[in-house]
Amino acid sequence: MINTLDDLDARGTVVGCRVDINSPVEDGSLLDDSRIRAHVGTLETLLEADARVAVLAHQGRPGGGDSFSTLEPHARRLDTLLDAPVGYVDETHGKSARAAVDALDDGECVVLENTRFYSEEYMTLEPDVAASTHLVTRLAPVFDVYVNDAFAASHRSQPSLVGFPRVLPSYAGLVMERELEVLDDIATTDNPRTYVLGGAKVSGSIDAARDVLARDLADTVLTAGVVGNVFLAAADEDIGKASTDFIYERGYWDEIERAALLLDDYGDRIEFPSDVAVDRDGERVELGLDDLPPGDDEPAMDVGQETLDRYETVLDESRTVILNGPAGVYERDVFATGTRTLYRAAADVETSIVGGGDTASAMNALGIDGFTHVSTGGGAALTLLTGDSLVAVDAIADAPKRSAGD
Ligand SMILES: Nc1ncnc2c1ncn2[C@@H]1O[C@H](COP(=O)(O)OP(=O)(O)O)[C@@H](O)[C@H]1O
Ligand SMILES: O=C(OP(=O)(O)O)[C@H](O)COP(=O)(O)O
Repeated sequence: MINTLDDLDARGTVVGCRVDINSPVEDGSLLDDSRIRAHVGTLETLLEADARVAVLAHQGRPGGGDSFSTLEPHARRLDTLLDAPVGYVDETHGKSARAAVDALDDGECVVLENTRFYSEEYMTLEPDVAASTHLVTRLAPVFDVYVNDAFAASHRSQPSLVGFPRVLPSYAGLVMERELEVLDDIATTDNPRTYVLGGAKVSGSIDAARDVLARDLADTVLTAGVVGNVFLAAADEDIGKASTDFIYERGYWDEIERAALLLDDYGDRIEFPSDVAVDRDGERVELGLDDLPPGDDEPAMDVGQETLDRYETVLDESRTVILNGPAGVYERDVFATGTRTLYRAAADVETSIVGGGDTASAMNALGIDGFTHVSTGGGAALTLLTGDSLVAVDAIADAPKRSAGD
């Protein structure tokens, strides 16, 4: 059992509230605000209880291009979504950040700068070490309690997620509470159970696939997106120079070998694309396996129709589907076909659980709904659905309790 907001008397309390508002960003603009809206309930609950709230969050990954950016647009967006005034400070734990927290009145909120602008936050650290980072040692003294609502990042053992609970009374926010409630029950859903693994986080998807196959949680794993391309390469198909370079540039080269080992062990339960849609001078051109490789500058940006027909048949027969990641570059209309088709088929399954930042953006962009549960987290949901616990949730459970006089 972990403490939740029901256990917190927040009036006049300075709350460090970790949220996950990591969103698609291009040229400094937010492309989707669903993750920001997801935390409105938790923040409103705290602010209406007259807490003083300092919001902590990350955005993107170092080296991750446009998406590794400031939280200023997020703060502006939050200001329009919340009744209370929302400030922003362009530091995370420096003097001006701490002064901004100290200056809060009851019922006011400030967004601190992207936690990953500081290298410590992008390391995987044991909770005790995380508690000794600059972020935690500087901010913990200005917080009274810590609330973690960042379910989508709760598989990361990073300072803002596991460090504060070593030193502060800690609580799960409403998003965290709801996600744990729904996802903890997955092993009890009906078979056949299908996992659809798309998107670009290849390493996490391969880990998840191995786990769910080994534990018989998955009857079938359908692969798509970059994950599907890696499995195609693992099956010795020549996906062409452009897609191969992409995998190499992302640092996923070793994943081809890991995918091949997975195919050796569980090939009868893993499906990979039998055709792909490549970008030929901006046009969608579908190529079967016999037509591979594509031209040197023709990346595989989506799965093809034959693959979609096969995958739809599997989904039609499934009673539970767990889906993470788009099937292709859904941001471009011509390559959104795979994502649209698979998401629609998944939404028709008796129990459908989907998760991931881009997955939610794709659903919104393509106007698809009707899922049993839309998780705010991709990797976190997959971690939980493999039966593993989440480090940041374990940290809340182990946190010191607040004494009556505090
Ligand atoms: N074939 C592909 N080639 C390049 N990028 C792809 C391909 N398929 C999907 N993507 C990209 O994957 C990204 C989403 O992946 P990911 O972050 O893993 O999803 P989520 O956030 O839902 O977990 C999107 O930006 C999408 O354009
Ligand atoms: O977007 C996120 O994960 P997700 O895409 O797996 O849902 C979270 O914000 C965690 O980000 P990270 O995977 O860079 O640690």
